[in-house]
Amino acid sequence: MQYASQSVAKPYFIAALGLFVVQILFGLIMGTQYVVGDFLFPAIPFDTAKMVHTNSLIVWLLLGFMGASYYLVPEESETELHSPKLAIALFWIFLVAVLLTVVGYLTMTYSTLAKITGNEYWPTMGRLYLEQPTITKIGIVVVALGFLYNIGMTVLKGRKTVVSSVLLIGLIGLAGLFLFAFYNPDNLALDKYYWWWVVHLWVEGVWELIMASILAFVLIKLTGVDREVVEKWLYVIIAVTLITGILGTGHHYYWIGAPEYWQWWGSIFSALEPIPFFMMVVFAFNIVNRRRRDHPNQAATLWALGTAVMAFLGAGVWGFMHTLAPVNYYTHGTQITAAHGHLAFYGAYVLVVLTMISYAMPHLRGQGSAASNRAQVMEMWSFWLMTVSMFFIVLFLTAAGILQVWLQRYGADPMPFMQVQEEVALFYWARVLTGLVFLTGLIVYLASFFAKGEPVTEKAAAQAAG
Ligand code: HEM
Ligand code: HEM
Ligand SMILES: [Fe+2]
Repeated sequence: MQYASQSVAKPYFIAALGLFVVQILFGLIMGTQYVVGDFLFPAIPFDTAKMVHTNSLIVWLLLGFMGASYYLVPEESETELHSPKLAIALFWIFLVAVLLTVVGYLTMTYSTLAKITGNEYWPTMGRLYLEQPTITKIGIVVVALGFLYNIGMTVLKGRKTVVSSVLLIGLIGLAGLFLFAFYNPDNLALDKYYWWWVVHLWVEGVWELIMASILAFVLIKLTGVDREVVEKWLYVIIAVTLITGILGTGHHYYWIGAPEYWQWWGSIFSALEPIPFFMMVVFAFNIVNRRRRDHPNQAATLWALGTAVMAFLGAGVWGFMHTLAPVNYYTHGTQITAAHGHLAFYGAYVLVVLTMISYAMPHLRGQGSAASNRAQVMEMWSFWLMTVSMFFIVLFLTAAGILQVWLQRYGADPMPFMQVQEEVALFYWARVLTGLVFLTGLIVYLASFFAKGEPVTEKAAAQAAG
């Protein structure tokens, strides 16, 4: 570790991984409820499980982004973090708020939670991904402001790089767009219209900047390729991201009561959104091929390349599949949506956070540049177990989705929703079983941190590469 204050990243990463486990357990509970309707009823109803699954996903990714920033920014800025104490204090505030919220979700009905947290005075609850009580949301804003202040001051006092600037723009966008979570108009069309400013403009806008800058940072470190090369890529990637992603929001405006022209604007611009994801694939492989050194952390290289490829598949290919208005007319809100949501979130954001953790953890744990050979082999196993099982989960959901559209929405004699669900139950069974493989991969990942053995050194890596 080059700067002592980078160590604040460690609790963020550990908490992120803890919530990742929670997320997957609740995914498995829901997956089981899909096929055994009263599984764990009434203790954990489906809607509660879904809330815990999606909210813990978002929160652990945010913890991951914050940890990544605290690790990356001092090194890029060539200076200690402005205030390590603030970073640690915000960590605990955030963690306690999150845990209290999850306990609230699990121990009372949602309406009770809304009541005791005063939702009636400032109603913001009840919308997918934004279910948090209003006071939790306020807490998130406070933590975000303190975080941005800390990171911003560090960037300002140190060396300015393109990587840290892109990251900072992404983080400011993330915090700024979250403010739309506080705007909850009674008119359902307006509500949905602005809801997407958080949900879509996050994952297909500002989060992509965060992803690109983290990838750029890790790739520079792993390969020793000149910064100038990486920066040129970054400029083009973020420009194309914003040009396509902002108007691409229109692909959510087709059927919510927004003006009809969105069917054109949404289709055209969102159809171009795969381009920046494709560029990230070319970028990542290009940089790795030009490498000037063989870094001892081979596992981190695998995670980085995997991120680019899986993000392109999940967001680019599976996104494109249903983004044109005439297609979306049939597929809207089916299992095809869920298939895409899983592969895109996993490929882009789960993997980019794991890339950063894989790169940073050996430094944070005092092992030098890399963990032991054995630990890295376990990490690579976990990469393949999780990635292949997620891909299969997505294939099953896609198959279920295609059948669903066919039976329920196409043709002269459409079947009722629940009857169709029974027709596709086999795929839901397959999802649960494959989900267990995913969980196994996650356990292997966590176990890799406890693997014994001598860390791989720079010298050993260079010798092994010849
Ligand atoms: C890192 C891995 C995962 C990610 C990123 C993820 C992400 C998501 C997201 C974003 C949603 C909301 C989708 C929507 O409303 O369209 C969701 C819902 C869901 N997830 Fe996951 N998930 C993961 C793993 C799993 C696993 C392993 C399972 C079970 C085997 C699972 C089962 C479910 C179920 C059943 C739903 C609810 C779908 C519905 O409402 O019909 N997820 N997940
Ligand atoms: C990493 C980036 C992305 C992530 C994490 C992501 C995630 C998601 C999620 C979770 C949903 C479900 C939202 C809901 O209704 O609850 C969704 C919907 C959608 N996404 Fe993405 N997405 C990404 C990129 C893209 C891209 C690049 C495209 C187009 C090329 C796209 C096209 C769509 C469309 C058309 C829908 C609406 C589906 C419907 O009508 O039901 N997404 N996305
Ligand atoms: Fe979108």
